[in-house]
Amino acid sequence: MIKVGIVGGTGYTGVELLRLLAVHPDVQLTAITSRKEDGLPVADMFPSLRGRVDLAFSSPDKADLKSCDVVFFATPHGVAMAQAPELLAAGVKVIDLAADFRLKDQATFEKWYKIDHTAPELLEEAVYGLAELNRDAIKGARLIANPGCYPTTMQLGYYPLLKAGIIDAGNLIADCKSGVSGAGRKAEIATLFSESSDNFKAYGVSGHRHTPETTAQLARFTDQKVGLIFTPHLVPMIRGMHATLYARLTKEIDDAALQALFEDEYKDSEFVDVMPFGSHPETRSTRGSNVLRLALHRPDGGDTVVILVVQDNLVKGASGQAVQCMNLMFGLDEATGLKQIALLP
Ligand SMILES: NC(=O)C1=CN([C@@H]2O[C@H](COP(=O)(O)OP(=O)(O)OC[C@H]3O[C@@H](n4cnc5c(N)ncnc54)[C@H](OP(=O)(O)O)[C@@H]3O)[C@@H](O)[C@H]2O)C=CC1
Ligand SMILES: CC(=O)N[C@@H](CCC(=O)OP(=O)(O)O)C(=O)O
Repeated sequence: MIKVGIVGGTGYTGVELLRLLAVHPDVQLTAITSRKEDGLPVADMFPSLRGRVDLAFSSPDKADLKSCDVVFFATPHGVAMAQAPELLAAGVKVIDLAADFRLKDQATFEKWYKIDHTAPELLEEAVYGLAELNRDAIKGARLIANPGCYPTTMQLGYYPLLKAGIIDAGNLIADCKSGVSGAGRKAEIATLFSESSDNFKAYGVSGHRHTPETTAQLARFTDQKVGLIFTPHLVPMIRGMHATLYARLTKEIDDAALQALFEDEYKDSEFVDVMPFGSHPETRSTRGSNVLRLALHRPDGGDTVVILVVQDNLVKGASGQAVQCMNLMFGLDEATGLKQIALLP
């Protein structure tokens, strides 16, 4: 059994990790932290876990994280970087759901996250946890930087086109929408029911920290300079993310060949579903599941490809793909414990 610790068990990605790991056949939950709920049985806070998780939260300073095989950080940016060096030195693997190790360039991290990096020596070693594009490196990793939710949709949507060298990488446009749980469980005016329900708005249009994360990763797959306009929106639903990605073709290719490009690329990726050409994937087809679905369009047969991508921000966009990484790091089948079908309706 893999002994697992979770730092930040009371937040949305934390409780999603608990939902997945409580029924994972190879996992023993060992420590779950909360600064505010020290001593409270986890199932008292989350009755959904009654009979499944019998641990209590413990404060991060009391939790015995060093006896774990792997520790997930489901915490705000800046927490994992403070504790990862000590855990790694003790032989514990670390999977950070925040952005502490996603950007290789320290100055870029500090510019976007407005905090000093306290473990820059680990930036080079950290492996970006997008299994579909980084599977082999993840298998041998000690430290995983789990991708952001929006960057997951943008990378898996653009990757086959970039790799094939058939689009203008300098003019990518991504119009993305997230459910409110993407903002986390902390109290914020923008996520109040009376502010976010029956409402629709863009945010971060002049610059969002997921742009540098996405462009840095996409640049690995093309010789062109990557240029991305990314516009996130908040939509009045709890879970779910929808990305509408645009790219201009620079080479002749017919629809069947475009479709084949994606189907070939993801044929061994259980969690990427390439739908028939011209489909309209819905967020609810991914709710609670680790599957990301995408579909290709070519309006009026012109030279613009539109890629529609949907996922559950808390599963494939966060906790599900973190578990996918854990499976790979411990030599398990990548899909172990992650076969849930989306909840409908
Ligand atoms: N929500 C989403 O869809 C996605 C989130 N992420 C990333 O995952 C991380 C967690 O997000 P999310 O679950 O939404 O956040 P939440 O705000 O819902 O939860 C944060 C958790 O961290 C704990 N925490 C806060 N500060 C500290 C600290 N200084 N030390 C230890 N624990 C702390 C909190 O518990 P307590 O205060 O009780 O200690 C809480 O359990 C974030 O970095 C986020 O950017 C990534 C992709 C998608
Ligand atoms: C709806 C909403 O607010 N979403 C968050 C992104 C989700 C996320 O947590 O991403 P990171 O891990 O990179 O912080 C945002 O735009 O800031």
